[in-house]
Amino acid sequence: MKTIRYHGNIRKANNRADLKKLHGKPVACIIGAGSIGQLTAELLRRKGLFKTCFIDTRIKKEKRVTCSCESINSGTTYRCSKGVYPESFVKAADLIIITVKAFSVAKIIRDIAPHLNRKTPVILMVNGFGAQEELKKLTHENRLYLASTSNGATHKKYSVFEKGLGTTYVGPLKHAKETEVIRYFVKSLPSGTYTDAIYDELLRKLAVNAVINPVTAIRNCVNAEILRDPEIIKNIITEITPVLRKLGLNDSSESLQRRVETVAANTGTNYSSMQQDYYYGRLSEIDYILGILIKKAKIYGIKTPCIDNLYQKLKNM
Ligand SMILES: NC(=O)C1=CN([C@@H]2O[C@H](COP(=O)(O)OP(=O)(O)OC[C@H]3O[C@@H](n4cnc5c(N)ncnc54)[C@H](OP(=O)(O)O)[C@@H]3O)[C@@H](O)[C@H]2O)C=CC1
Ligand SMILES: CC(C)(CO)C(=O)C(=O)O
Repeated sequence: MKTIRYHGNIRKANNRADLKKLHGKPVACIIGAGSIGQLTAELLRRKGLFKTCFIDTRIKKEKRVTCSCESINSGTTYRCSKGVYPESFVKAADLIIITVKAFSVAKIIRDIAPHLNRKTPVILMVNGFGAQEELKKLTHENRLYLASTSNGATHKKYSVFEKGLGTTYVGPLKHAKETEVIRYFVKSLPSGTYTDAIYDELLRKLAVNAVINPVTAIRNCVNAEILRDPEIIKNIITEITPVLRKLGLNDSSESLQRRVETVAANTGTNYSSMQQDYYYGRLSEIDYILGILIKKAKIYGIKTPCIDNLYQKLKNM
């Protein structure tokens, strides 16, 4: 019998499996403790259905960190201590949620694959299009899910600032069913919704990100600022609607435009993830957002001068 510090508690147990039994709640491991990862951990804590921890595949030894989350509505800050574990810990997870940038997904999948319990559900919550293909490389296809969120957040180290709560859609990558643990997860998120048509939601979110992210990055502004320029919203949406139609989404450009405006208003004080990437000189998801739309448009022979121009501007920034 040894003493292990686990999710802030000192417990006596033979191993982590025993500890999980002692805990009673399913353990959700979040890979990517950035803005959305930390916000998701806090949202799960508020509902109380999961214990959460972070996984960092770049560390060799577990560590404890002090996390804080400033809530947008109450203005209060919640603080807690949380474990950050290396990749081998995924075998103890009841649910894995990947919240890294699209370009980090391939490496994460490679890192966790050898340690993964085939029964553990994995949810990929990233913006853009392309990274979803990587998830297919994990073998247990009937446990794979995609998520699309219009929550907004920023973070500094382990402090996260909630900047707006929207809807989070979760659905199967292919053949997965809505299991109990997935139901718990969906129930834990404000406006969480399970849908079998998750690809439609990803395409709608792609439209939102194709407007808000590049424009806020180029203008170095918060999301609400774009509402002062309805022309740019209209131009981008008009151009990408036929591309999205070819990809299987039949929404009108008016309804996509309304969606952009709603998300920009709901997350008005947020700096988009792409604005933050350019501001801090980090790699951005531009190729998974505008890049993929331009590539698909070329294949279908659709001209896209407006987004070509935004893409070039961002590449030169
Ligand atoms: N921020 C927002 O408001 C929203 C973001 N999104 C989307 O959510 C996804 C995540 O975005 P966001 O949270 O902003 O991104 P962040 O960059 O804030 O977070 C990503 C985190 O992943 C970490 N990471 C990188 N490699 C590894 C690894 N090997 N193991 C564990 N962690 C790793 C990064 O660490 P480090 O910093 O040390 O490299 C970082 O903390 C993106 O696709 C984004 O577009 C969706 C809706 C809103
Ligand atoms: C919802 C939104 C626009 C929030 O800022 C986002 O998805 C992002 O920043 O990447």
